[in-house]
Amino acid sequence: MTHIIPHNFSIKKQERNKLNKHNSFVVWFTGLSGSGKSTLANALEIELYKRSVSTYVLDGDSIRKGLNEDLSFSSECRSENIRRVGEVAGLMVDAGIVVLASFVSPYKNDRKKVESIVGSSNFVEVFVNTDIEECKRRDVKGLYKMVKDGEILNMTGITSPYEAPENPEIEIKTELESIETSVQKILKFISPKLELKHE
Ligand SMILES: Nc1ncnc2c1ncn2[C@@H]1O[C@H](COP(=O)(O)OS(=O)(=O)O)[C@@H](OP(=O)(O)O)[C@H]1O
Ligand SMILES: Nc1ncnc2c1ncn2[C@@H]1O[C@H](COP(=O)(O)OP(=O)(O)O)[C@@H](O)[C@H]1O
Repeated sequence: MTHIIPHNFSIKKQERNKLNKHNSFVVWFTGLSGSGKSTLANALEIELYKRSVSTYVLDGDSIRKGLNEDLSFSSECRSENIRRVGEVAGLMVDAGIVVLASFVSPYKNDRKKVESIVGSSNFVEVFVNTDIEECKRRDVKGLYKMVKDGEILNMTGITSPYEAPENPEIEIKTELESIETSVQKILKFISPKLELKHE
């Protein structure tokens, strides 16, 4: 483990960004289950696709079905889940892709860790701020009913903590703004970041 010296490959992020004609970074959506993370990531990806931006969505449910199928919802496993996703996101940014990551990611320290893995300038935190009562009303996947029936323990926002971001780059209040308005707000913030600096 201690004697690992990575090879210095010639083609780096900068070259891949030039090829794609845009910068690459992570847009990290955090919020309660049902807050609107996946919906917004999907709508944002559609807009970026129209603008010929190379994107990929990393989403909690799909990652937990594959790469992280060994992890539960204990605080330790959630942290490990986010650490692994941070590493994958970092590789994808290096590969020239704009990563849209949609994870509950309830712990501040875990999100900070992702920021340090991918680099602060490559990390845009989007707090999808939806009240727990509204998430319960939406109950997109029937999980909140299952919590009520005692079938799910450790539910974020009810029996497991959610640490809200203090200084997110973007905050979305989904009860007050439409999906379209929110996407335009994110696009406005990230558009300058996408542009390559002329040499
Ligand atoms: N106990 C508990 N708490 C929160 N969420 C739960 C739980 N059990 C299952 N689910 C479902 O798993 C999705 C969240 O996975 P994440 O990988 O994003 O969670 S975490 O970041 O590791 O906390 C989450 O997806 P979203 O609804 O898209 O957020 C749920 O569908
Ligand atoms: N302004 C909004 N932004 C995002 N989602 C919204 C909004 N208003 C209502 N919704 C609805 O809330 C639900 C959010 O579900 P989802 O995107 O799966 O949340 P999450 O990924 O955070 O669990 C969807 O049914 C979506 O249509």
